[in-house]
Amino acid sequence: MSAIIVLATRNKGKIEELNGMLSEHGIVVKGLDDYPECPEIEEDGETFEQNAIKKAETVSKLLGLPALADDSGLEVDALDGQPGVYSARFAGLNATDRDNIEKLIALMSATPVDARQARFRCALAFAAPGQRTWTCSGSCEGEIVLAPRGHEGFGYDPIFYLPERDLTMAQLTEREKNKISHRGEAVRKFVTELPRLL
Ligand SMILES: O=c1nc[nH]c2c1ncn2[C@H]1C[C@H](O)[C@@H](COP(=O)(O)OP(=O)(O)OP(=O)(O)O)O1
Ligand SMILES: [Mg+2]
Repeated sequence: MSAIIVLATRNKGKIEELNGMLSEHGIVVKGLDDYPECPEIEEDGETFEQNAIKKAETVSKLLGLPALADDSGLEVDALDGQPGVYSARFAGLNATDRDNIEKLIALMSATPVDARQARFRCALAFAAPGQRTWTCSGSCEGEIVLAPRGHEGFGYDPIFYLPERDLTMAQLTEREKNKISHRGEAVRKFVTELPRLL
C-alpha cells in the first residue's frame, strides 16, 4: 500500500529528506512543483508551529488532499534566537542560502568561539480534509562555525557544526543527517502517529 502526501513546500532539500524517511512507510511525498496551482503562502506567524499549520491547512484545503508542512530554522544563542522564523529571509526576501550564511558569518565573527551555540528547530503540521490539524516538533543542537564545510544538505548546514562528530551537518550523508536532525526527530514522531492520521 502506498499513499501520497503533499508536502507544502518547493524546497527540494526538505522534499528529498522527507521522502528518504517516509518511503519505507509506504508514503510518497510530493512537493508543490507537482501542484503549480498552489500559490506562495505568506509565512507571517510568530512561531514555527503557526507557520507550519498555515502552510499545511492552506494546501490541504486548496487541493482537498492530506498535506504536511515543515517550518524550520536556526536559533543562535548569541543573537537572542535569531534568525528563527526569519531564517529563510535573513539576508532579504529573495536571499539565497549563501547570502544567509554570509550574513550570519559576518554577525558571528565578533562572538567568542565558546559562545556560538545554536539549534535547528522544525515544526511539522499535518492537515487533512475533515480532520483536526496535528503538529509536532524536533530540534538539534550544534555550534556556528565561520568557515563553511561540506556540500550535502541545504540551508545553513555548511556552518552548523556538530562537536561530538567534528563535522558540519553538510558533511553528513542524507541518511546520517536524518538520524540526528531536527527534521528527523519530528518525522519520527509523525511516523508513530501515521496509523491514526492517514
Ligand atoms: O535541515 C536544515 N539544514 C539547514 N538549514 C535549514 C534546515 N532546516 C531549515 N533550515 C533553514 C533553511 C531556511 O533558511 C530556513 C527554513 O525556512 P522555511 O520557511 O521553513 O523553508 P523554505 O522557505 O525554504 O520552504 P517552505 O517554507 O516552502 O517549506 O531554515
Ligand atoms: Mg518558507
